[in-house]
Amino acid sequence: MCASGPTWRDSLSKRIILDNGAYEIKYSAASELKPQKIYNAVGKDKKTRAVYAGNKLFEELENGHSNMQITYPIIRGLLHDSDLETVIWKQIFSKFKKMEERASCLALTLPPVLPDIVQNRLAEIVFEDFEFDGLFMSSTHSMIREAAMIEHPVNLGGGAPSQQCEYVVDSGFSYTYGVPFFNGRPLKYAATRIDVGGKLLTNLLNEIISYKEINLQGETHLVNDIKEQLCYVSTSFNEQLEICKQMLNPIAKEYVLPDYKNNKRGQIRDPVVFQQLPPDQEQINTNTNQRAPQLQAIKISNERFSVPEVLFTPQDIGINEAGLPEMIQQSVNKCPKVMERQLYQNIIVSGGNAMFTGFRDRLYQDMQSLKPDGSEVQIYELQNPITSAWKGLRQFCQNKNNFEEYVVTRKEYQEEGFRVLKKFYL
Ligand SMILES: Nc1ncnc2c1ncn2[C@@H]1O[C@H](COP(=O)(O)OP(=O)(O)OP(=O)(O)O)[C@@H](O)[C@H]1O
Repeated sequence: MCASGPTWRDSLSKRIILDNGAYEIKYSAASELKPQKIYNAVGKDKKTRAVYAGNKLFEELENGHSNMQITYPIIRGLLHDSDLETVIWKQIFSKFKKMEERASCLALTLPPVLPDIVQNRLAEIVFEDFEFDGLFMSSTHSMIREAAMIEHPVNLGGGAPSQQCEYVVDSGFSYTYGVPFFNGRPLKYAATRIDVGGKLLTNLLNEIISYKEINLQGETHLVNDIKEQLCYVSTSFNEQLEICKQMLNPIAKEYVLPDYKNNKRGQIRDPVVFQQLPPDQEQINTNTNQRAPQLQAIKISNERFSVPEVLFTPQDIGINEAGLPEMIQQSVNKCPKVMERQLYQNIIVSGGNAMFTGFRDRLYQDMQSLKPDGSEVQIYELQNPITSAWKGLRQFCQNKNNFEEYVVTRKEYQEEGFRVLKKFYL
């Protein structure tokens, strides 16, 4: 059966872009200017057993629905539960009113190194469950690189990255993955990853808060917000630790928990010294003598920088892996020596963890002692590290002259089977 009307070959609105992040899927049609986001998770209420998927789950969590068992279809970067992923993709595709899968093409990001079985399963879902007419697959890193090429990124030394050798770091939810590129091709044999990502950092912060302050197990959503609002990467770790020992510690902040009536989000404030008044349970600010409503607050001090520090020194919490700077060094060392200088000069960083204030500066600082003598380090940041892979994918789908050549059609898949997926050079 053939679709009538325009197809993905002539209409950008029929090229559907999906940056399939383990935390959030960023998606749109190639004709759209901004991506939409959907939480890539399913939650089950531990008491009622009610199930919430994608953004419905996100809404529930935002409204203070706790006690949920949350399951992610992607674990450690690999598709773990394809049925759950299908549930979430259904929500996405239902938003494109006139999409008609049989006339549309899906452009999808994947991790740079992936077992065939996972790639095959994804193609099966795309062609057999959803009946798309075309499929394009690429690694997140290739698309981040694509975005960096169009963006004129802000960088330490000025200029734009070379078009010949680049080193792309994606530090997202599940992991931190680095891939060197030569002439636009990823050198997979030199790709290196460490299993430290946003999920691990949030869980670590949760453990610390639950031990020191108040039990927030089962409130991961809240702890994630604390991390995103308050944590940063330090360029002087030991000095900052010393500052935290002072009586008047300028690093300490308080996160006032939301009451879900007046505030759906936690509020940040400087710590204030309160004096408890037992009878009416109100508090007096000793500085201003004013009454303040009693809201539960969590004090966060050195955790603000010691938690993201794990990206740089995972050994601190017993993870026997290199930190991000050494990961880059090890990976570059696997490449031909002639590429070395250019790779250090063209490090592109992306992914949610690159949103931490200080992330790029710290990486720049640590790379100084690892770079070969006489070479330079330049770190390029993307305008929006979270949506950069989506942006690169959109660029590719919109502007690649011969986009059709990069696509596997449903007909090809039916005739040749999984073998045809070898066409995708991730
Ligand atoms: N402002 C911020 N500061 C620090 N971390 C942030 C910020 N915003 C988002 N994050 C974190 O980034 C992570 C998500 O990043 P990203 O969207 O790159 O991952 P993903 O693409 O969904 O997952 P993956 O790369 O593992 O497939 C989450 O852990 C989130 O908490």
